[in-house]
Amino acid sequence: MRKYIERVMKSKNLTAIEMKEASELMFHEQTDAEDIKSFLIALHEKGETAVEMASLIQVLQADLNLKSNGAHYFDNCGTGGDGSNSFNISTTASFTLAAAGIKVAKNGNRKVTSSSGSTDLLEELQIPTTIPQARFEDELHEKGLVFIFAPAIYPKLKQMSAIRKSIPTPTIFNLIGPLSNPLQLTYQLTGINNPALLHEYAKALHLLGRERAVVLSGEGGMDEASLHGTTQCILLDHGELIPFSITANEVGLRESSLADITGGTPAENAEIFHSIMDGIDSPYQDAVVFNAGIALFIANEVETIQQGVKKAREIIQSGKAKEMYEKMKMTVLQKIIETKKTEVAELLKLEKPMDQQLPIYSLADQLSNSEQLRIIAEFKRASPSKGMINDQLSPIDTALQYETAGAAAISVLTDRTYFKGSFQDLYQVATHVKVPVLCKDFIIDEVQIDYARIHGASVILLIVAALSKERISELYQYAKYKGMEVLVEVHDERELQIATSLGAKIIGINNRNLHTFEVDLNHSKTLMKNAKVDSDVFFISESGIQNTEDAQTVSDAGATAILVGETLMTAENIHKVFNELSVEKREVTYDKS
Ligand SMILES: O=P(O)(O)OC[C@@H](O)[C@@H](O)c1c[nH]c2ccccc12
Ligand SMILES: [Mg+2]
Repeated sequence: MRKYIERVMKSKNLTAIEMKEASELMFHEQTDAEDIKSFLIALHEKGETAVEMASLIQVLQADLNLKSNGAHYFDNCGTGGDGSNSFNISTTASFTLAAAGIKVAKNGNRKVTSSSGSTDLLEELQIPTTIPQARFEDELHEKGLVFIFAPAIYPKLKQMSAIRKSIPTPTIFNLIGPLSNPLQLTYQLTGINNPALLHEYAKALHLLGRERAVVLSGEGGMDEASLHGTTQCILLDHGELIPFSITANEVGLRESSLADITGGTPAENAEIFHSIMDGIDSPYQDAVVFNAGIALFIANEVETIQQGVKKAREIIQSGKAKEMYEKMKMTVLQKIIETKKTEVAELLKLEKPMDQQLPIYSLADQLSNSEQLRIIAEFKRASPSKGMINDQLSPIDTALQYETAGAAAISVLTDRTYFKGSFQDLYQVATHVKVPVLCKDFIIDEVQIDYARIHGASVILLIVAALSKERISELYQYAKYKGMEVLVEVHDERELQIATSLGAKIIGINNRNLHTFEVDLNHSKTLMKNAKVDSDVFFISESGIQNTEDAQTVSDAGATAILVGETLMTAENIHKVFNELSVEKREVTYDKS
């Protein structure tokens, strides 16, 4: 490290090989923190070069295995740190770009100098920010837009934070954020807070393989094109660097001051975001269309920035940018899972309650050799799709009625936030009936399975749509090991495949899509009819079953049982509903005779 410090202090620029070695030393735990500090300060005083910035990035990305798959990705992340406290211009612009068909991989971070960073705003807007890296390209393919939380990609950078905090001036690490996109980009728009570095920055983008890019610095070092004064730019076009400057008036926009585009808290910026998406004319919208216009020009969607500005405005006014936002918003299932993660973290902190060894009853036994469609009756006070269903019923009384009516099992919703249930409900039911009780929850961790068992569950639910393939298999094995059975819930062909590859014997086909809440019995019917499963697999048709006709439909398609919640929770007479839904299994009796 010493030799590089000395070299840099003599104002010598480092070669790529030297900077790579220096970077590796910086990340090496045995390197003295004081040396790293001196190096970073000297590098900054000398002025960071393109080669130095790009080499540091290459070291950080050494294990990412970056390669182009032919798709053209775009990023419009800036350096931040410009002290302008503008609202989230580039984050808002990214929806407009994606709506234009550009594949936007937007890199971002939490607030550092502003009051709301890109990630803070996205959370407020209920857009997922924790998508795993392995999914980035699929997301871009499916939705056209993905948000990347940079610190999650580079654990090495965390080591640097203490050292960086001890240095009063910015360092190379304050510059490289926008260079650190973990995908191989074709296009990039990036704003930097230091106009003196425009040239080096554009060169760094070239070294990192960008085909076309604009690096700009707005009036006063703003990291976006500014509506007041002049914005300095460099266009990188296939290796060529073309400097130019631009003003709002030149692209057909009126001037506005910095005060007109100031942001605030994440909630305040979300309000600004919505007003832009709703097409309300304002300096906020101008700032977005200015920057989006430049981006459209970079990606060859238009021939001039003026045209880009016009097109960006149209995309917003037509509601297409807003549609893109709606598409990106978390589905109900994703939201529930996010809440579950915090609940599980809480559960893990608690001392586990005593295991009372409540008996286990087999659901598979219940389902064997029945001439009639069986019913798994559910205790469900509320749901995200229906709101409050019935909060007047006692879990014990209801469960006892379900049992005497002939339920094959009783399902108890234990999720509190969205379904108003609890483990206490589960325990009360399990200690009063002699049929299997299903813990109905969004299980993502072993600890929930422990709690389900302690509170008397014989069966747990695992939802394929909510889990990775690896995780579902681990949780499945864990429940088995605890002596419980598992109802594996699927919604489509792909999920069914995962369930069968687990060796699941009880498969729930949910008629309700947990992402959209749509209920479709026909969809399930086709899925069951075409399924290739072992003869000892039981299908349970779940959700939306209201009458004899529904029951007969799914029975004919191959269901052994139905899982019924709302219809029972709102029934005047539970026995009557049981009679209506316990239809004969026509096909099965037919085949056997
Ligand atoms: O009330 P319904 O439409 O009869 O649905 C019952 C049950 O299928 C539904 O509650 C359900 C099926 N899968 C789930 C997963 C989690 C929570 C709830 C569910
Ligand atoms: Mg920005």
